[in-house]
Amino acid sequence: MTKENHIYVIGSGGHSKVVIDILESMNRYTIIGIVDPFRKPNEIIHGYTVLGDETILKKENNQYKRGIVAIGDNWIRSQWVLKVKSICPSFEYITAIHPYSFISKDSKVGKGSVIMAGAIVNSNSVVGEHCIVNTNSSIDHDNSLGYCASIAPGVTTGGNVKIGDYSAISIGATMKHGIEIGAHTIIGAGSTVLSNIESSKVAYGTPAKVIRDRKKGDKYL
Ligand SMILES: CC(=O)SCCNC(=O)CCNC(=O)[C@H](O)C(C)(C)COP(=O)(O)OP(=O)(O)OC[C@H]1O[C@@H](n2cnc3c(N)ncnc32)[C@H](O)[C@@H]1OP(=O)(O)O
Repeated sequence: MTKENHIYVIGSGGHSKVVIDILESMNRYTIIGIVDPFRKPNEIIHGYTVLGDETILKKENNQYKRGIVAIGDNWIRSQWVLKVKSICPSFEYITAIHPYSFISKDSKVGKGSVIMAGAIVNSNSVVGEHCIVNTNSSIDHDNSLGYCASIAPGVTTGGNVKIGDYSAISIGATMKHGIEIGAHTIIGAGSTVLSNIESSKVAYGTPAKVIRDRKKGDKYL
C-alpha cells in the first residue's frame, strides 16, 4: 500500500459506519482512523480508532492527506469540507463507490461523494462533489446533483432532473422527469414531486407542495 491509499474518515455517526463498510468492500484503501472532535480519542468505532480532532490533519510531519467527510447532514458536511481546507489546503478527497452500484460510463461522480449499495446513476448524469447517493436509490439519465446534495435510500428520479446545491431528497421520494429543485431545499420522505420546487423550501406530499421556507443549515434529519 502506498501512502495514497491511506485515508482518514472524518465523522463517526451512522452515515460514517456505512461509508466505512463501502471503503472496506472497495478493497483499495487503508483507513488510518477516524477524525471526530466529539468522540474520546482512542475510542474504537466500527473497528477503527478515533484519532482525535481535526488538528491531526495539519501535523507538520503528517504524510497522509487523503480521505472523506462521512457526515450525513449536507450542510454540516459542507462546513467540514471548508474546515479541512483551511487546516490542510492540499487535502484530497476520495470517492466511496460500492461495488454493487452501477454508474454509467458517461456519468461523473465528484470528489468526496458516496455511492451506496444498490444505487444506480444512469447515462450522462453528474453527481457533484461531496454528495450522497444512498442505498437502493436511482438517478436516471441526464440528471445533475449539486454540490453537497443528497438523495436518501429508495429515491427514484426520472430523466433530466436537476437537484440544487445542498438540497436533500428524503427517503423513498419519487421525482418526475424534467423536474428542477433549487438549492438548500428539502423534499420530504415519500413525496411524489411533479413540479419544480424553488430554493430554500421544505416541500412534501403527493403531489409535493411547498410547506414552508427554510434557512440554509436548518436541520432536516
Ligand atoms: C440512511 C438514512 O437514514 S438517510 C435519512 C432518511 N430520513 C429522511 O430522509 C427523512 C427526512 N425528513 C423528512 O422527510 C421530514 O418529514 C421533513 C424534514 C420533510 C419535515 O420534518 P418536520 O418539519 O420536522 O415535520 P414534522 O415531523 O414536525 O411534521 C409536521 C407535519 O407534517 C407531516 N409531515 C412531515 N413530513 C411529511 C412527509 N414527508 N409527507 C407527508 N407529511 C409529512 C407530519 O405528519 C406532521 O403532520 P401533523 O401536523 O398532521 O401531525
